[in-house]
Amino acid sequence: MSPPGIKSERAVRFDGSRLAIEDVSSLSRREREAELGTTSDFRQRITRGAEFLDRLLAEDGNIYGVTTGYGDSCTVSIPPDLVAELPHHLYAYHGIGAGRFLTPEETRAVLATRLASLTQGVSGVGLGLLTQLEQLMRLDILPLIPAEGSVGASGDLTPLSYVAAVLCGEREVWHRGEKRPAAEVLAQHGLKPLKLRPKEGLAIMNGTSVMTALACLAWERAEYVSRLATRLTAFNVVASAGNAHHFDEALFALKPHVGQQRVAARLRQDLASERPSRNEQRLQDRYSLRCAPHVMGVLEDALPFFRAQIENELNSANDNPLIDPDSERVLHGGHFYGGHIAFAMDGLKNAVANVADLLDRQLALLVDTRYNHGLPSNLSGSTGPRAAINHGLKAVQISVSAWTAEALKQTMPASVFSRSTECHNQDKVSMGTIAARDCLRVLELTEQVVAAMLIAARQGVTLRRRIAQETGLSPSLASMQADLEQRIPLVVEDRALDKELQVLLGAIRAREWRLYEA
Ligand SMILES: N[C@@H](Cc1ccc(O)cc1)C(=O)O
Repeated sequence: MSPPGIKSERAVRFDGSRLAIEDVSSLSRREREAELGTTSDFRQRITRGAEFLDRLLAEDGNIYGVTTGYGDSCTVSIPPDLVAELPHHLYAYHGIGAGRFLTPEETRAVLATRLASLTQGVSGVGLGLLTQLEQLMRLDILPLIPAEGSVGASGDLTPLSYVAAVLCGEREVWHRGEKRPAAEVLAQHGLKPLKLRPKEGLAIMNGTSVMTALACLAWERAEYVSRLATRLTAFNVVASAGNAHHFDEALFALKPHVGQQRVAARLRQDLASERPSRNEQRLQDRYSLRCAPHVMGVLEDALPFFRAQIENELNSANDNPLIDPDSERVLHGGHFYGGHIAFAMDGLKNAVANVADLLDRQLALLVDTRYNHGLPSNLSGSTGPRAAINHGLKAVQISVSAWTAEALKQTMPASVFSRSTECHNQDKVSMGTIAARDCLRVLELTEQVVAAMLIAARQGVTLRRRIAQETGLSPSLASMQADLEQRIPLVVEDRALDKELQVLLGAIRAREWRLYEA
């Protein structure tokens, strides 16, 4: 069954109909293709907006960002003969991004997210601009977008200036694995550089599309981390001879958090075997096992809430001013303010980092003979005289501690660091793009923890079976253990595990294990 939101057709249609996170993420992986709405209703609506704007201009209307300077400079009137040049100035002076470049996946998600906003049909842009954006996506011409320099209200002005510039044949792109001048690549495909119409610079840049695109990708990764962490917890209960009864259905019926109940149900499914594990010496496990549903349940319960916020932003008109082609009104406001995404990303990174910490605590118990109920120190697979020189997963645990600490350190909320900027026009801002970047970094570190835990789980279960042959595995754990045994040779003699870790990370990102799907 496809996750909710996944449509079966290959094209993702941009015509103002509602999009899901999965539409953006599948476009980011080039599994599907972007298609601009083709109906005459849609096209006429777009054209009406642009024509209304033209008429207003001809009638000497005073429109922010069209006949005025930008932001706090809105008190500056633009002489009519310079109005046409104004949009090009907007992306020119915002060419001050820095830091890493967004990855190709992230960049595709940004293009999709911006197109989703502009095709709401209230930005006053022409069909030419929408078509050029669609072409960038179809031909995979990816603006090089520096990740840093957005305060996340006034939208993602600076990073989106790189999209605007490329549409106009300026700055640089990634195309077929090469970094090249945008002008050259547009020419190669017979695309003419855009000449922006009045307001089109603002329409491209004055919105939340970078943070929202990153949020879509982060949400999907977090959702998979949640499933994997649940599976790993089940493995760790078995490996450490823990108690399956902590996840009892009647017990969880008494605490009605739906996501938490879902985690407990998944653990019950994974731990259901003819010989459910029960530690006779220790009736209650330590919290990292016993309270695992209470930690992962926070993430599970938060995910649907965050999905709603992210998808509302994705399906919003988030620039300013908005041009309503039906009522023929110009609406001046602040929809470029990314407060919801900022909050979602600050919250998501917190919930995900807590899962990394949970797994780190589980590993700390597994490698330590004082807590692991009979397993060898550091989960070493080596026996006999050679056991003395082998160190098992000692360094794996140290790395997991480092990655967890770094993930936890990233959880400082970004949204509370608003600062007044741009001559106090932007005196309260969201910092949503910083929150989204933090969240992706937390996910990267947490996925490393998860990859290491896959090694530990495979090792721990094998070693438990050495000492307790009767250890029963449920069908789901048995088949995943068999899969992991294929991927990860048992660690007996010390060896470098970094390459294996990278392969596992690739498998995590490709969602190679189907977990708890109906
Ligand atoms: N987001 C601002 C516009 C703006 C654009 C560019 C800037 O450099 C500054 C502000 C507004 O709509 O009010």
